[in-house]
Amino acid sequence: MTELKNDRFLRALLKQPVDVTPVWMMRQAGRYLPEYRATRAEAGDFMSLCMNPERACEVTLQPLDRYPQLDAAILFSDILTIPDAMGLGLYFETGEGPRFKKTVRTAADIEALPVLDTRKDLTYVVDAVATIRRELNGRVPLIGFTGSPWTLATYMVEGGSSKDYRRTKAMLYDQPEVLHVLLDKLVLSITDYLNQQILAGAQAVQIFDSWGGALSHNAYQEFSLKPMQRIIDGLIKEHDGRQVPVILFTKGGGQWLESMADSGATALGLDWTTDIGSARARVGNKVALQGNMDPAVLYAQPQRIRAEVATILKSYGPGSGHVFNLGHGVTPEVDPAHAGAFFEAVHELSGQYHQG
Ligand SMILES: Cc1c2[nH]c(c1CCC(=O)O)Cc1[nH]c(c(CCC(=O)O)c1C)Cc1[nH]c(c(CCC(=O)O)c1C)Cc1[nH]c(c(C)c1CCC(=O)O)C2
Repeated sequence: MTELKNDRFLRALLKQPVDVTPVWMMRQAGRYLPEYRATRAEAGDFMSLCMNPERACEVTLQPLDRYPQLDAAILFSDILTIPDAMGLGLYFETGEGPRFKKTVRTAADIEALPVLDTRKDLTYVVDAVATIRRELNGRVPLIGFTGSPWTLATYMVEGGSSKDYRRTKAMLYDQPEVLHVLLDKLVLSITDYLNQQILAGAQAVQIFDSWGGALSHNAYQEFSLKPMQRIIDGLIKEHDGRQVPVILFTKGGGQWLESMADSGATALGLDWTTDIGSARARVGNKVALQGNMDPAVLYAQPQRIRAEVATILKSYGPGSGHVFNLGHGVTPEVDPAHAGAFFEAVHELSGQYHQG
């Protein structure tokens, strides 16, 4: 295996000393970059990019080539590859987000769903991970990812994006045992999916629980956190002589950090509504933290971006255990120069918190 030249990101996740705070950005390969839009135009559409390992590798590396400060790469793919491989027929309607040709709304629909065998059913993802890892050649670590069972279930039941998760929540309250059958199939499929990404070369994994924050306190524990905990329990802990850290990101999960910290995750992703210093005090030594600048700060001028970075670094305070990121994905309208100012500010302003 090629030696890792920059391991700041992995070290921070394990709370080992670092020289500066590592930084990466959710959706760092995406529509705000002109080079991404050019490759996507050549490929035809988004899913063709994901399904072609060479193209997926090309766009994964684009932000790293533009921004030398980036301390991690993330697999270019989507969380909806799993429901697509289960036979739901994913497509993207311009301006409307993801849609499925089929939905799962009854016990019979859910019974008919397969548990996935990643190497067979999602070969293109495994191939993309292996290709990216080879082309990275040890520059920075590669992050693999999945959607959480609850988040994927909302797309499968609603048939696409939703404002209120009406049908999924009706199922949760009226037929919890039926929703649990769906979540169980997702837990098994996702555990294999992440393990195959790890075996193919992913050096850390992130679980995107994008819509966990829409649940009630009790429902979050039972229908989102528990299934994620089962996934974490089933993951390969160490590969190629290194621990494989797991980042758990529940958007809107700020009030549940204590129970999330008991899930077995290595780190928690925070959205921007939580003060990172208070979060650190609440989770103590159990987990590292990732986040958590409001993505909208990137609409402001570079000086203002720098000031927000400084505030978050100060709130986290001295010592390792912080991976800088946005609190959610970067938006397509952001000026690439502003993203650059963000990454620079993290490295330039964080050295003072890592002395001795
Ligand atoms: C809900 C969700 C999805 N996908 C994802 C989530 C969780 C988001 C979170 O909590 O941060 C996760 C995702 N989507 C993408 C990644 C790649 C990794 C990364 O760079 O972070 C990841 C981790 C690429 C993508 N996934 C998508 C794009 C844009 C594709 C394009 O139009 O080129 C990218 C770069 C498409 C996508 N895929 C999805 C949506 C809602 C969209 C946007 C549709 C639209 O705005 O038209 C489903």
